[in-house]
Amino acid sequence: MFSKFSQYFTKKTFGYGSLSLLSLVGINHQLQKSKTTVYSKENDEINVCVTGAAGQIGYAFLPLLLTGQCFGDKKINLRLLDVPQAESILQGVELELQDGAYPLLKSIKTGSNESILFQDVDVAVFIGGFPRKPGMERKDLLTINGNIFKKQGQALDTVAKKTCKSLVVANPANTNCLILAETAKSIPKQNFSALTRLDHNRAISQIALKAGCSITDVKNVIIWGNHSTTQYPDVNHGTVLGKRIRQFINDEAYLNNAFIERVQKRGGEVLAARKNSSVMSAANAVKDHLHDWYFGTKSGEFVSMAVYSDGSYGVPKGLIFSYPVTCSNFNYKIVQGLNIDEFSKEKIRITTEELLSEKADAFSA
Ligand SMILES: NC(=O)C1=CN([C@@H]2O[C@H](COP(=O)(O)OP(=O)(O)OC[C@H]3O[C@@H](n4cnc5c(N)ncnc54)[C@H](O)[C@@H]3O)[C@@H](O)[C@H]2O)C=CC1
Ligand SMILES: O=C([O-])CC(=O)C(=O)O
Repeated sequence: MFSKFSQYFTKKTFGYGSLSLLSLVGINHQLQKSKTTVYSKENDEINVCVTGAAGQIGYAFLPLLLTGQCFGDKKINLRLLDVPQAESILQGVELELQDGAYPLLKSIKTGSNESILFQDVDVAVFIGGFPRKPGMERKDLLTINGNIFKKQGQALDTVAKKTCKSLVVANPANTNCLILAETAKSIPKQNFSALTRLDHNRAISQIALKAGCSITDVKNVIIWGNHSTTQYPDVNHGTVLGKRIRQFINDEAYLNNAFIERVQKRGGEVLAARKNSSVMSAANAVKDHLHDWYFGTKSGEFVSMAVYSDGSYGVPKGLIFSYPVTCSNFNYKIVQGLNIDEFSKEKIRITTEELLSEKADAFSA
């Protein structure tokens, strides 16, 4: 469907700050320099590309990014990618970013050519694609959005830094991420992730509501598998105020049924109510995902990220699968050694089957 969007518009590099001409020179210099610079946390700048930047989640996410909520006080060279038809909206977003006077915003580059916008990126956030509408499942977006990821994967492979970290948000997020990772072969698989943090946050919130405690009292829930209605929100390893969730809530019927279903179908609940899919909560989850990946998770705590499966917990290798992970220094580790009961094994099997089927569809063409 997006093949008709083949005519790219090119766009200026916008030097941001009081000396825009000097900034412009600085940006070009930075781009040249960055080709040979290996990214490290000590650099004081970071090149971040957001795709789908003219869309709803992009609009809600950019202020979080530019107020240091993902990468602290790093100055940001921001690249905003969208389709040519969105040029005027993207220009409007750029105007508002200028008006925001964000101290962390070093430069802005906008356009629809991924080969330009992905050049030397450190972080790419893939929001661009169609959102689902009432009556659709997320996997119905595979054909439309999957094609975008083949093309963007090729560009990422060619021009991004080999250290580039990618987060895929556009649905079906896991399989789009797999397409991206398999296409951008020169970038390590460890650098790719898809967003299940929204589901994770939903699970925490539902438990806090049920327990009558605050969000920060709830730790270590897990989302296993796909960002879809087959995902498995698992409370078996989590705590409320240091006590096992199952003990604290003491309602097996709720935890094994209504809780799971509520989290699995929460996207649909929001869609039915808003007539549009989740935006504010999605942008917040993107922020949380990037923040924890970059700065690290707290000691003894884990979060959920969909990452390249390595065989852990019997999941076949080569899927983008949501696992419990710990993070440090912009790296993650899948939490090992959790005891998985029969109920959970079956739930994990169901979501694995769905991801295998999506993978087969995505790579059958
Ligand atoms: N993983 C998750 O937890 C969630 C994922 N989503 C997904 O995020 C995606 C974006 O949602 P919204 O921002 O609400 O949609 P939106 O329609 O407001 O924005 C999407 C933007 O992507 C752009 N786009 C389309 N094709 C593109 C391409 N080839 N390159 C760059 N940009 C392109 C569109 O022009 C549009 O500006 C959807 O696929 C939605 O289903 C939404 C909520 C949660
Ligand atoms: O459900 C949708 O289409 C949007 C989404 O991914 C979510 O809210 O989790």
